[in-house]
Amino acid sequence: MDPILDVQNLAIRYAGSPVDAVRGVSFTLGRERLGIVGESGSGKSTVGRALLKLLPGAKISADRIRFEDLDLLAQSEAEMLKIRGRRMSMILQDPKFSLNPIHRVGDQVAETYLRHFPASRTVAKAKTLEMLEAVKIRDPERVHDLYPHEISGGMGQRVMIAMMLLADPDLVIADEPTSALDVTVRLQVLNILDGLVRDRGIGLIMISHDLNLVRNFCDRVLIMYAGRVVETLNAADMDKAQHPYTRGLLAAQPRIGGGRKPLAVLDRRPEWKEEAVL
Ligand SMILES: Nc1ncnc2c1ncn2[C@@H]1O[C@H](COP(=O)(O)OP(=O)(O)OP(=O)(O)O)[C@@H](O)[C@H]1O
Repeated sequence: MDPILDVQNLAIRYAGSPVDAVRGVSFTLGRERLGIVGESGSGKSTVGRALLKLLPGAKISADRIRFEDLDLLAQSEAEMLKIRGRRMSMILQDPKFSLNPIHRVGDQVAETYLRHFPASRTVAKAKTLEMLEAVKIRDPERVHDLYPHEISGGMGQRVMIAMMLLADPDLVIADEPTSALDVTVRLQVLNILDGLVRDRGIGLIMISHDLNLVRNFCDRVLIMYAGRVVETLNAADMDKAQHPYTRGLLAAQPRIGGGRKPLAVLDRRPEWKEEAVL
């Protein structure tokens, strides 16, 4: 089957910066869960945003960024407006910043639906309630009428997922979607995302600094360091990692029952910025 997304040799440079924040990034994505992991500043979010062309002023270049039948590099901003939220969506870390505080939660979800489909308000509301139920919100009618400050972080993240689901996208980019949530709620949200990949056959890119989370949740993992992909691994083969940076990340992960030895300190070498092991 053709991949949903095919990225070859992606480079991104922020306006006014003398160096590329990201370079030489290549990967494909099928109907699977792909993790992008790396420490703060490694370029994970920059890659995610570049795919949606949400980096005003930055220079994005690549040999290829193909999303289904589209050459994303060639799409104008007007075309991207039709693609974003409809065919590819992004879920961000904290729903508080994505939901408008002065509108009811349900109205905001319905508004997203109306932006993409010609429908009456009644149909949009019915769709909204259906989607709130699909993300396992128990009392959708009640939640529909709440304001963002009246819902918890976990509930907010489900609302964001419901909002994204309405348009039935093929690609979802989730940027640290659970890092603002506590452990139990995090698992519930991950389960919902997992169900979406399975039931709807979407491709999911999960951006995270948490290697343990990504290795347990994703099918494949790209490890980024200083703007480059240093290694790509099947999540199940993580222990076979070759690159010293990945091995260092693995050694620095705390483990339950792992004894009381101090955690390894992560080694970083300038030459890793130059090479890329794919
Ligand atoms: N708006 C911007 N203007 C200039 N440089 C930026 C901008 N945003 C990010 N950068 C730089 O690009 C590099 C990659 O940042 P990015 O936010 O993609 O990393 P990240 O791996 O997602 O980190 P984090 O986990 O902290 O979000 C960093 O060196 C950062 O300083």
